[in-house]
Order: sequence, then structure tokens, then C-alpha cells
Amino acid sequence: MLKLENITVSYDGKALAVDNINLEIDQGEFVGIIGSSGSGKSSILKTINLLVRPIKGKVYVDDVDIIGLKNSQLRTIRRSIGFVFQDYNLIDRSSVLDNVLVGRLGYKSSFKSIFGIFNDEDYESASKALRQVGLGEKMFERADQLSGGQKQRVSIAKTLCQNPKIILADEPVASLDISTSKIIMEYFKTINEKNNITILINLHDVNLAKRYCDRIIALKKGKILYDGKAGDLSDELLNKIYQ
Ligand SMILES: Nc1ncnc2c1ncn2[C@@H]1O[C@H](COP(=O)(O)OP(=O)(O)OP(=O)(O)O)[C@@H](O)[C@H]1O
Repeated sequence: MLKLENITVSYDGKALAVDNINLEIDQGEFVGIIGSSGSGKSSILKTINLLVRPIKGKVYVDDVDIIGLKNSQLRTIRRSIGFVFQDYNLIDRSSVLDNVLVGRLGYKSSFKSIFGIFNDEDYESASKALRQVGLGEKMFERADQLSGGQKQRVSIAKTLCQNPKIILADEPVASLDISTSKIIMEYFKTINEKNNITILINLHDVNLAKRYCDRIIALKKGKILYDGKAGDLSDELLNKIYQ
């Protein structure tokens, strides 16, 4: 289970990007976070794996308060939390396989990480992840030869390779056309259902959020304006959210 308690984020010590947020998310939930630009969606996701440190509050992953952890303990928690970025975050000149293997680095000693030493289990895990996103055939292609949708699928495979409990996805379809976006959302949905991985996904497109997410959290100015079933999100509320 993931729990945020009184989370407050400020980048300059004055304005609040996230304003005292409380949230509980059970294992296996598929949650969409919506809200207008600057409402705090990215800040919340980045707080969950401590890419951003809150000025107040606690983040619990399976009842462990991760803010107080030492670096080595945090590394262990972080590998159970995958992060998918809008711009894919791939190494363009490397092969698809090498990009996916990056997901295994959290399991390596720093020596093995530096020299990129992977074992059979790592390769098996990478190829399984690539097959899961329908890219088994593209393993040896260079990442920059792929389409945007394929790159995002590689990025998802990379996080799957981490063997995560949670995947955080920050606007993963914002650079893609609508039909490709739907394909990516379908992959997230399948991963959520098949692997029981909790998915938290920031989306600009409310229709995509309503169609694919079971639960929607709507933010406005760093606060939660709505937290409930996707189906219960009314037009009136949407007007308030995007006003
Ligand atoms: N690295 C940063 N330094 C300073 N201010 C930041 C930083 N990142 C975000 N902010 C500010 O924090 C607030 C929330 O931003 P955040 O990116 O979390 O919102 P968002 O809802 O994800 O927006 P978008 O949809 O445009 O990505 C905004 O006012 C933003 O300007």
C-alpha cells in the first residue's frame, strides 16, 4: 500500500506546489491524476519516489516511512517503483535491449552497474518485458529508430524489468497521437491487471483518464478537488477542476 500523509511541496520555500495532501492507494489500483497545468500532478508523482523531497509530510510504501531511509534502503525501495516519463528517457544510440536492461541496474552492485554486467536472468527478464509490450522483435534495433509509441513501450518494458510494485507515469502519452495513446493505455491496463502492479498516471486528457482509470484524483492548486470513481466525475466537477 502507498500512503501520503500531509505532503507539502515547495520549490522556493514560499509557493506550495502540493498543499497538504493525504492519499491512500491500495496495491493493484489504477489511478489517474488530472488537473490543469501547474496543479501539482508531477510534483506528487516525484514525491512518491523522492525525486522531489517534500518540505512536510510522510510517504509510506508498505508501511515504511521512506523519507527517513538511508540511501541503501531507499535504493531498494526505489527499484520497486518504476517511473515512466513523457519523453521516454531512453539512450537513443543504444539498442532497445540495452535500454531495457537499465531497469536491472537497481539490482546490481555499483561495480557491475558501471560496467554494465548482466547475467542470464537479467537478459531473460528484459526479453520477457519486451515481449509483454509486443516488442520482442525489435530487441536489437537502435532506440532512435523507433516511433514515439514504440519508444514509450520500451520505457514501460524498462520499468517492468525492475520488477516493480508501483509504476508512476508522468504524462506518458502527452507526445503521442490519440490512437497511439490508446495503445499505450491498453498496455498499462494489461500490466495493471496481469501483474497486479499499482499504476498512478498523470494525464492531460480527461477522456483517456475516464476510459482507462478506475479511480481519478483531480488536483487544483496543489490540493485534491476530487478523489473517487472515474464514472462519478461529473461535467460540473470537471468545469471546476479546469476553470
Ligand atoms: N523544478 C521546479 N522548480 C520550481 N518550481 C517548480 C518546479 N517544478 C514545478 N514547479 C512549480 O510547481 C507547481 C506545480 O507544478 P507541477 O509540474 O507539479 O504541476 P503539473 O500539474 O504536473 O503541471 P503540468 O501539467 O504543466 O506538467 C507549478 O507552479 C510549477 O511552476
